[in-house]
Amino acid sequence: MFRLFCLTFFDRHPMIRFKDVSLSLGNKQLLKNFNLRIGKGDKVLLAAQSGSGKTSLLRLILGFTDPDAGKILFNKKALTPENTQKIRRQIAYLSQDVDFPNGKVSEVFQEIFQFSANKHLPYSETMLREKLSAFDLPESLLSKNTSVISGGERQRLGWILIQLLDRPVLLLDEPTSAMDEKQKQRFIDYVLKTKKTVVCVSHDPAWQIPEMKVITNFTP
Ligand SMILES: Nc1ncnc2c1ncn2[C@@H]1O[C@H](COP(=O)(O)OP(=O)(O)OP(=O)(O)O)[C@@H](O)[C@H]1O
Repeated sequence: MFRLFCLTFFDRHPMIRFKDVSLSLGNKQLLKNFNLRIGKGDKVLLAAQSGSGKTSLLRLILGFTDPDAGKILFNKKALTPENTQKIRRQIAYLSQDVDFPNGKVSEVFQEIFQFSANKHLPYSETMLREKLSAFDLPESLLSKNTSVISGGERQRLGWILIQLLDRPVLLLDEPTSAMDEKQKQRFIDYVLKTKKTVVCVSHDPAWQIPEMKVITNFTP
């Protein structure tokens, strides 16, 4: 009975919450008194039209952009300059162009797992090799520079990275745009199976499935 009460009580608090958020960029009002509650484990699809502010909404969650009005709360705490760093450590962000730092793939991955935020995670080149094979990527990719790999390879490498980082929240910006149908379906299946909280931006109808809470408009 007590447990039931706790679950019901805590379920009322979303993991990520937009509370009356307004945002303008340039001369364009993107969000106006926008409210959204994203619960732990929810799968949200941002499918509003191009230029409506989907990427900007992800950037608000990461604290890269500040709202003009309103608040963004993460586990009930409003985002502030003091806590954004800590909050970002709970988020894996796959940006639209999956911009890896410049360098050899093997070295870039090595470096990422030496950051203080990631040092505690198990990582080895053997693990990376196993992932490459599971994702139909050749081992020769390890010695290539990140600046010369193809868009599809880049997206799959990004997908490998977010799996290895194992963070509770995934923010995905057009994560499957350069994948073939088989890879795309595998990615969607992974998102549906994971217990993580996922906010995904995509125009692709393949993402418009009942398990996703679809948002097509940010202004009232
Ligand atoms: N720093 C900025 N300064 C001025 N305008 C900006 C800035 N960043 C984004 N914008 C504009 O804000 C609007 C929303 O951009 P955003 O990238 O969030 O849209 P989007 O919905 O993700 O678009 P798309 O689906 O085409 O990727 C666009 O018109 C964009 O040009």
